Amino acid sequence: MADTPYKVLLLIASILVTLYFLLHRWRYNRFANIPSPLKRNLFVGHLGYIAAEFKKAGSSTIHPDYVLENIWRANGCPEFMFLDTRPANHPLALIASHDIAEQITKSTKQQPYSTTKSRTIQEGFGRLVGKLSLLTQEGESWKALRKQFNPGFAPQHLLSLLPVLVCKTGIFVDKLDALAKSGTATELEPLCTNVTFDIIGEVVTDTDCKAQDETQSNDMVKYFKSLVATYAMSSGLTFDWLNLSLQARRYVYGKRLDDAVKKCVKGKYEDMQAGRSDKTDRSVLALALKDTEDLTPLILQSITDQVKTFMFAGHDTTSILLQRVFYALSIHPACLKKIRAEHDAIFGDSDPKEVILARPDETMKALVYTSACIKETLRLWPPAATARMSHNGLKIRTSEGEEVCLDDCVLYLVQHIIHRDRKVYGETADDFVPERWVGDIDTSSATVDEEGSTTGASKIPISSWRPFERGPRNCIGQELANLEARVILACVMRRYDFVKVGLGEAEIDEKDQPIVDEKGKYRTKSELLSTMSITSKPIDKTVMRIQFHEAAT
Ligand code: HEM
Repeated sequence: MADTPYKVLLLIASILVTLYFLLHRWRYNRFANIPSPLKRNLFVGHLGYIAAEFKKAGSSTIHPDYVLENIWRANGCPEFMFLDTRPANHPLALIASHDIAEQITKSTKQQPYSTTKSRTIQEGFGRLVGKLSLLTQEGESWKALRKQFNPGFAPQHLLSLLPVLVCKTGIFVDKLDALAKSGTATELEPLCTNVTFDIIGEVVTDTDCKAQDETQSNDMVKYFKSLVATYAMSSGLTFDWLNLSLQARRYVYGKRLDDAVKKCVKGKYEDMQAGRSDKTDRSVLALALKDTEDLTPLILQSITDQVKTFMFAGHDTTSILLQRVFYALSIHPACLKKIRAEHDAIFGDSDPKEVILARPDETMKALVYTSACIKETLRLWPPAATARMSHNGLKIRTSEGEEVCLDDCVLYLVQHIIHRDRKVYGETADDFVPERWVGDIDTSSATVDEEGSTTGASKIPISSWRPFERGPRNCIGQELANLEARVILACVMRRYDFVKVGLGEAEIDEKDQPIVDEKGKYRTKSELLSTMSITSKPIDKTVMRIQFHEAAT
């Protein structure tokens, strides 16, 4: 009996030693092959460095890209960097070189459809896009889906959508007119999100979602907005899965969204079965339902997930692009002058909407400087990114010829860093210089050299500009986004002056004029940083005052 306490102590000690041994192995052995300049803590890995950087930045709402960039810089800007973010998340390999990014996204013998997507996409915003989403499907089932939807994004078909784009832009312009008359500063985000939602609603479901008329907008718009709002400030590095109330809200809004989209899918299916729909309809929904005899629960769910994916991917990112380009042009007076001169030359005194409808192809091609502004905006403020994860021995090769296996890590291709690489973009890497793209405004991945060599007048390696990502899993909607942005800029830039208010506002001199710095940019009181809400969004929703441009009135 006297031995019992010792036995208990011995048992506790051996349990503790075993636990320590297991923890040690879990933390230090599994990814020991990947070099890392940072010391790992047994319990929290590298999370301490990340927390410290957020603290230094003085804000928990800034996009984690800024924090990762600071850690990466402090450690000598390596081509890739390992961060052990367990137990908050899967370990992370931060990819900072365009060359390594290309190795991950290109098609190989082993992975013909490129490296598989990271499971963090489904864990992160699976409720928004659904489990069967094109965004996360793999192998032959992904290929079949992509093939099904490609006709909806063919260049000639996209041009046939111009009347819809022009009509929705007309409503957007009416809204901006009202704001210009009122003189009140406003968040541009809802306006840009509503116009891009209206456009994608037509492209995907061939119906008017009325997102720009808040009193009449349909249930899909309402529930998308409620659900997206629950992702504000979810950085992917936080413990969201422990927040039960957040998870409950996501479940409820996710279910309502799913029901609203299913209703829309069933309506279209009935129309098609009854021969009430247009045979030339190439909306995403019509393409998905083509040849569907029996709308089984599984087929209904799959189509619902594709509709949700296209609706979300197709409006959120383009809205960010618009906000960023309006802001960039508002603080770069020389670029604003050039884009207006281009619009003067193309449209003269005519209404751009009429010219676009009368000569669609020719007008879109003529908007060269406008396209360069779009391309430069996407370089400096890429709205989206990709995260991959390999499980079958993927090895990356560094510029020094070293091969490293990155299996089971989230491979995060940090466009924010890749797009500002000084070796590629030189001294002006952080500056807004659309001129670097004139002569090479192509944003289509279909026409680019797979080896990532230089093309066009810019002589910039093709793989160094990847806002739509590259390889087989690149963005299917990139040309639609580009078309939307061109139409909207053509209708808006000569009509208004956008003036930033609050974050990122220009400094004013004693004569009430913005102060111009040595690079020709307005000096600003602060930087308009981004936050993470699934995608990378301006932190203040882009508060601006809109004024009629004098020359236009
Ligand atoms: C500025 C606008 C846009 C940006 C920056 C953007 C960015 C991206 C990126 C980076 C990916 C790759 C994601 C990954 O590899 O995980 C992607 C995929 C995708 N995008 Fe976009 N996108 C934009 C507009 C659009 C539009 C307008 C649509 C809808 C028509 C769309 C639909 C999709 C879809 C369905 C995928 C998945 C493709 C696949 O896996 O086959 N995107 N996008």
